[in-house]
Amino acid sequence: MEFILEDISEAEVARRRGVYTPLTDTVRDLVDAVIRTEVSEDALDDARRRIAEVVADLRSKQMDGPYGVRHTRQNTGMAWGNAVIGVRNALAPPLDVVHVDDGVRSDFTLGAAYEGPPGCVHGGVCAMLLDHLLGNAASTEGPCYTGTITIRYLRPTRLGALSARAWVTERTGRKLYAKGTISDAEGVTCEAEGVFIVPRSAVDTPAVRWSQG
Ligand SMILES: CCCCCCCCCCCCCCCC(=O)SCCNC(=O)CCNC(=O)[C@H](O)C(C)(C)COP(=O)(O)OP(=O)(O)OC[C@H]1O[C@@H](n2cnc3c(N)ncnc32)[C@H](O)[C@@H]1OP(=O)(O)O
Repeated sequence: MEFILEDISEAEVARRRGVYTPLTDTVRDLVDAVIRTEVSEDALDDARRRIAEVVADLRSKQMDGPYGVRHTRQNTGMAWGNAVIGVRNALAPPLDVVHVDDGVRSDFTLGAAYEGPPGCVHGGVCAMLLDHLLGNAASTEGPCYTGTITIRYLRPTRLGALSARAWVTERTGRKLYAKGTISDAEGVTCEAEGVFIVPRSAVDTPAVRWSQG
């Protein structure tokens, strides 16, 4: 597992983000539209044909494997394929992670694509978002990996506007303990705690401002 250096300026990162974000947003909109559309079956077939043409265009030139986790010389993270924050990943909500005094936080909206129980967020999605946020809070001095995470679902998390936060509670050598929550307007819906480990092999990897993903 290697992090990839993208030898480009911060201005170029911003320019590329500006190019990909609208494309990814449109694909995300497509996913929501496919879930919720009620058009005729003929219209569906026509849509499928046109989407397949676009897919073929995009595949006419593409990288061999996944995007990878890239960073610039200034250590700005470009985890653009990431399942939670990826600028090029329409499956990511995406979370915009902000560093605050005691850790990280994020405000986001989850729509139809994240449904589990009726009208509510899939528990695995809550776990994924919390895993990322706790890991991000723990990664201030270098990348760390989830060792163990536990989620407690206090009540259903309704689809819609949500916020989440995470913070480190303790550090012992390469192990960082973190906690976090997801909340709706009425308060906390689920909480997590976990241990995140700076792997032996990554001790020398520079800290990257992952939240800029
Ligand atoms: C991160 C990459 C994506 C980046 C994306 C970009 C965005 C970046 C934002 C950052 C946010 C990331 C947030 C997402 C984070 C994931 O999703 S990471 C993916 C899920 N996790 C994994 O795949 C980890 C797989 N496991 C491993 O690679 C290795 O087992 C580990 C966890 C790195 C540990 O390996 P190691 O460095 O050889 O550790 P080792 O020396 O055996 O043990 C060190 C200590 O940790 C303890 N420990 C070891 N394993 C565990 C465990 N599973 N549970 C509890 N304790 C453990 C040991 O008991 C030991 O404790 P002490 O004896 O010192 O008290």
